[in-house]
Amino acid sequence: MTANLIARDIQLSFGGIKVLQGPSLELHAGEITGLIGPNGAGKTSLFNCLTGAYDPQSGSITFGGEELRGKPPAARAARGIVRSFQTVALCPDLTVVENVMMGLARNYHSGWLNAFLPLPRGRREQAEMRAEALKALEGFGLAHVADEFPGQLPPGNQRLVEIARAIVGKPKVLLLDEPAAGLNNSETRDLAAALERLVAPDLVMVVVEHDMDLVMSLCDRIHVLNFGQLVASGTPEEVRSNPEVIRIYLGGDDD
Ligand SMILES: Nc1ncnc2c1ncn2[C@@H]1O[C@H](COP(=O)(O)OP(=O)(O)OP(=O)(O)O)[C@@H](O)[C@H]1O
Repeated sequence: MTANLIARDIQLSFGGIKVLQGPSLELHAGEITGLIGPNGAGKTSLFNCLTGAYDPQSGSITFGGEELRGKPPAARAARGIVRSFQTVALCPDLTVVENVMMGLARNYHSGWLNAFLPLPRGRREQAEMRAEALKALEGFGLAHVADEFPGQLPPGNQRLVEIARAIVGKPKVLLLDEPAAGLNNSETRDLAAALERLVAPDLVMVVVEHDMDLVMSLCDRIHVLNFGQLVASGTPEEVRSNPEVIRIYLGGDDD
């Protein structure tokens, strides 16, 4: 069964600052959706509302028809809503593969921590989790650095490891915040290919990204935010030729 993630009339303020002023958007399963807009437009804040890190003052957020507002971040994560962050956030004292294994926490009965305990079930689960994590790393051409520590990898590879951790648990909603930041051209191509392979009828994938070439080539549909408001939605071609978008964003200084 496919489930869409739908945000309606989201109002979010901090003190007197209106960060989100009523955007409504449908994020469809089976597609890659781009969320673009100038710096400070509210893209990350909208992600934070979807994951539960921020609680908007009003509006609704439903996933598969279920209202998520009022549900804490852990409850949303348990429903398969997963995100990556603008800045890489890997555990420096765990190996690359162990970092990716953390993304499997919700999939294993005895949990990620138990997998590291010297119990028969823990050992069995650890082997299974390691195999799954290695497969996810393989998707980014990184299986050969599985037993290194994040600090030993170039920044671009660290970011790909973080994305491998986000996808390894087979999320239902994958929110990627500037996944190509810091990647070189070849890493960006690997990333795009890996994301395209992930497209599935039951996965909502949303990418916040400033790399317009990547957004335009990767996404099926794009939403444009400016000053917390939705100013355009459509296919890459529609958005690219939208005069308002050209005025506020593509023709601006942000890229
Ligand atoms: N916790 C917070 N407290 C106060 N202001 C905040 C908070 N979180 C976000 N903001 C403000 O909300 C506005 C939107 O920020 P946000 O990070 O969502 O924009 P963005 O579109 O993701 O920008 P960028 O492309 O630069 O990452 C900014 O003015 C920011 O300072």
